[in-house]
Amino acid sequence: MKRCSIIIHSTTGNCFIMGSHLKDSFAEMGFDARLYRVKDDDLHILANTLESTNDFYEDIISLGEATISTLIKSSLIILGSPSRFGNVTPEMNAFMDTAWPLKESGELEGKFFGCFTSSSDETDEPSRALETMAHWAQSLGMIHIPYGTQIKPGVPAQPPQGVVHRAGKDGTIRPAQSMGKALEVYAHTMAKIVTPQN
Ligand SMILES: Cc1cc2nc3c(=O)[nH]c(=O)nc-3n(C[C@H](O)[C@H](O)[C@H](O)COP(=O)(O)O)c2cc1C
Repeated sequence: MKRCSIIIHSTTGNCFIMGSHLKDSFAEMGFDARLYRVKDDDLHILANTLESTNDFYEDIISLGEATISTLIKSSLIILGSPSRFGNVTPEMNAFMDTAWPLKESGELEGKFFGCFTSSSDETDEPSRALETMAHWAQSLGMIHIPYGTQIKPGVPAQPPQGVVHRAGKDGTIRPAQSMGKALEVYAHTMAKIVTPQN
C-alpha cells in the first residue's frame, strides 16, 4: 500500500482541518494516509492567547512530527502551510530546510507532491505560498501534481498549483463543505497519477 504523508503547519486550525480531510480522502481510496505536523515551539503560547488556536491545540500537538525519514518513506508528499506575506510560515520553511541533504542524495527524486494553504485575503499571496512549496518539491526532484483547472458545480475555483482556503481577516472562517469538495477533487486528481498499489 502506498504511503501518502500530509505534513502541516497550523496555528489557528485551518490547515489542520484541510489536512485531516485530505487524509480521510486518501484513506478511503486505499492509501496508507498519515497526517504529520512540523515543529512549532511557540504554539502553546498562542493557545493561551488565541481562542482559534486553543480550539485545535491538542489535535495539532498530538500529531507526529515530520522528519526527513517521513519524506523518504512516502510515495506521495503533501505540504499544507498558512500563507505569510506571500510565503509559507517560518516553521514550515524550517522543515523544508531539513530536506537539504536529500537534494544531494536524490532520495526524493520521482516522488509525487501536492500542496495547499490557508490565507486571510483575496490577494495572490496564497498562490505564491503554493509556488514556494511546489518549487521546493521540484528542487528535490519530486513531481508536483497541480490542481489544474477544474470547473465543477459547487466547487470553488482554485489556483492551478493547489488548494487555497480563505479564512478571513482574523483566520476564523473555517473551511466549509465546498472547500472539502475542492480537497476531494484534488485528492482524486492525485490518485489518478499515483494509485495506492502502483
Ligand atoms: C503573523 C501572521 C501573518 C500572516 N500573514 C498573512 C499574509 O501575509 N497573507 C495572508 O493571506 N494571510 C496571512 N495571515 C493569515 C493566515 O495565513 C490565515 O489566518 C490562515 O488561515 C492560518 O492558517 P492556520 O489556521 O492553519 O494556522 C497571517 C497570519 C499571521 C498570524
